[in-house]
Amino acid sequence: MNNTLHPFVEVRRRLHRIPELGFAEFKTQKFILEFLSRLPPDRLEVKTWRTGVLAKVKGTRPRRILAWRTDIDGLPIEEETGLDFASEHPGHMHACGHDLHMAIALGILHHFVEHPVPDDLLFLFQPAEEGPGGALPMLQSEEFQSWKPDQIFGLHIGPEYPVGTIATRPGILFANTSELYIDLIGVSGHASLPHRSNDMVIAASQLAMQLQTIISRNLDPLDAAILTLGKVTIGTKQNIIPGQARLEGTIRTLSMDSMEKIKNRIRALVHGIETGFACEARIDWGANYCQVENEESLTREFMDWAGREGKVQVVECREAMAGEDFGYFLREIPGFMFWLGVDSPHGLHHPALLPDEGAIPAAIDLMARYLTWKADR
Ligand SMILES: CC(=O)N[C@@H](CCC[C@H](N)C(=O)O)C(=O)O
Repeated sequence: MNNTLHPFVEVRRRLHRIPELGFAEFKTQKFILEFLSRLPPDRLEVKTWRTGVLAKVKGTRPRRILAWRTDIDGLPIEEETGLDFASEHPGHMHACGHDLHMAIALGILHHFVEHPVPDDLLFLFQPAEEGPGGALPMLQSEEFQSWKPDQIFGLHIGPEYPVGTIATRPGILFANTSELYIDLIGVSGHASLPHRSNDMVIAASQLAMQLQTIISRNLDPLDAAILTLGKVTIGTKQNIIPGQARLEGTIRTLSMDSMEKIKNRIRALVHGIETGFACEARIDWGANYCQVENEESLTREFMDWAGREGKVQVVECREAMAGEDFGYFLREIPGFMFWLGVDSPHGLHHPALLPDEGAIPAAIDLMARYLTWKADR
């Protein structure tokens, strides 16, 4: 039996051990730079931007630049996979597949350093996809603008699809997102003196319930949207009336218009809580990502090409309500993103996410063939 690991599965495992949060990807950046420094330098130009990396594989007759983007950050999740290459950073995990994304990007890059094509190929190792969002500032950076690509592509692992499947669609693939942070400030006091306090448990509970009426009562039912409160923080002890509450959540929509409608309703409801409970309220929208809008003709062309090649199963999927700051690149540069089947029993952001690593060589092979075909046309 051959126990040798595929080299980019090995790369994935090494990256899996060192997940880091957005804009703190110092070890990850060092790993990528060390990998690149071992490649023949004549075809490669490398720049860093904050904790990210931009690497250009020079083409043989460059007419244009084609870009491949990977995100590089991990999540604040305590890993529960039990893998022997599990995270060495307590409380942090690559639970959204960015370790696979990076290994695949390095594998594609490695292929083209050895087999250059006419076009220049730009590889973007983008920090902070999970927050606060690295795509927009990277896009606006001088480092990126001086190598601004003509077309851009990327993938995201899809736990629910089998290995050997890719899924995408022309048009919207990922939703618009906005984070949501609401602080309510009342007056704390002794549990026995409610009349001398201003209890934010009651105000926050009312607000949490009212917020859930926005999607069900104010939006067109055919216009998909989500408002999730993932964290509510109130109080310190059972016999103290808390004077502060914080509600944290996220909003997802398939149009900018419904995002604006939801935000306006949140403003109105929060204002109502302020008046009704005589408290102070502050809203912070945090990081906002625009929808991932796949360019119609390039996406169709890719799906048709992949279908004709016959090495993968191509699925035309529905939109996802997840967010991806890759949308900022696609707002300016034509391209697409697709889901790569990794057949995990647990989904994205789950502490036991277990992607099938067979997807790594399959994706490298797919994109090496696609970009070779593309760069020659
Ligand atoms: C693919 C994925 O899971 N993406 C994240 C990124 C969105 C983060 C954003 N800052 C937010 O929480 O609103 C997701 O949660 O969809």
